[in-house]
Amino acid sequence: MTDRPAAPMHCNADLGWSRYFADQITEDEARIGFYRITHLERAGATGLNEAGPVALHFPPGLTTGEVAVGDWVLAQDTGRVVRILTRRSLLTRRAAGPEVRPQLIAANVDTLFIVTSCNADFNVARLERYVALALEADTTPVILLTKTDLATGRPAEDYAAEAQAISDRIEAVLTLNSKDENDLKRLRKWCGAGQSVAFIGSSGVGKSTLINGLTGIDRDALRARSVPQATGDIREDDAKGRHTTTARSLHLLDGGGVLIDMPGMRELGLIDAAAGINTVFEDIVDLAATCRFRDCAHDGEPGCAIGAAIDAGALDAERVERWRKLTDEDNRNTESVGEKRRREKKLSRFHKRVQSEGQQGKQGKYRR
Ligand SMILES: Nc1nc2c(ncn2[C@@H]2O[C@H](COP(=O)(O)OP(=O)(O)OP(=O)(O)O)[C@@H](O)[C@H]2O)c(=O)[nH]1
Ligand SMILES: [Zn+2]
Repeated sequence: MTDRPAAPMHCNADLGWSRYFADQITEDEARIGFYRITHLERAGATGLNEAGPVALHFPPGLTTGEVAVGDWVLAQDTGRVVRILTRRSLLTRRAAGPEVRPQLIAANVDTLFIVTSCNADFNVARLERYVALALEADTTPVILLTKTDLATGRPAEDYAAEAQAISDRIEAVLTLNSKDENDLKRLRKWCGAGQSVAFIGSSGVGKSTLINGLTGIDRDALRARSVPQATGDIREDDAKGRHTTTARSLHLLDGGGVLIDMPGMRELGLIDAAAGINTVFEDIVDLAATCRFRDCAHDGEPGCAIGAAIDAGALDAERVERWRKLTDEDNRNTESVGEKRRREKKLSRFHKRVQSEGQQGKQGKYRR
């Protein structure tokens, strides 16, 4: 384990500040501070910008649950948060536990590294779930298949081909040994200045090893280090009643990007993720639209295009079953999602559209 010194202080652009956010603030607002959330605490948060970390607190009406690590917020000199800037991306899951509610995982992540290994952990259904989550969140999925050095039975390339076949929206599938420095270098492409990355995957697949390798320090030490924060990590029970420290946190990478550490993501229930699921299963969704009955349950009805495709050997029945399961789960959970979140999603799409339309020539009012 190398013990490199802490990464040097970064500028706002290194931290992920971009025109997308600059365009959202008025000239008056530009006089107050804006910060990227690095840690959440019970009643506040730690924010960071090029001047360093500050303790932030939320105004009445804004709770910790509505803010995510990775968010950009405007805040007064007193540390009182004024508002959260519209997110470029937002990872959300169904919160662990019996109550159905969405839980924000991380905001403004550019690349989500989905980690699994070339062994029994490899599971297409789980990968489809993660990819749907990534696409729903507007992050770019990159799949990392670890433990190539331990792969027995099947060559690593087989796993990679199966993973890539899940969706052409997966930017890359890499096979690697998480302990090999040369393999780690292949991740740097997504970890440059201004880029935000996060890792997700089951326990034991190598996330800590990868994160340690990228940052050069121990993951536990990483949590303790980062930037000074108030005490009071958020603890919660997972499905099996275990207490887990699930504090998510943002860290600076040597190359100028940031890593959002999201420990304890054992359960990943989808909620309000129809767009992500439909993208992963695009071909099935298109086919379903051509069934004779609009409300076809694809369960032996006459004129069912999905049944016909399965019979013709053009569609994998197991994949259809996985699509159905994910969709059912999402539908069940989504009923509880409030109107507020829907509005936020719409607003974020609007900002993105305005920005891409204004790309030719027009400069933002305020830039740093
Ligand atoms: N041989 C080999 N061992 C690996 C590889 N990746 C991870 N390991 C080992 O697998 C074990 C688990 O790796 P971790 O990095 O702790 O896995 P994790 O995903 O962080 O697990 P959690 O912290 O439980 O979420 C460790 O003993 C690692 O050294 C790999 O590519 N090859
Ligand atoms: Zn049908």
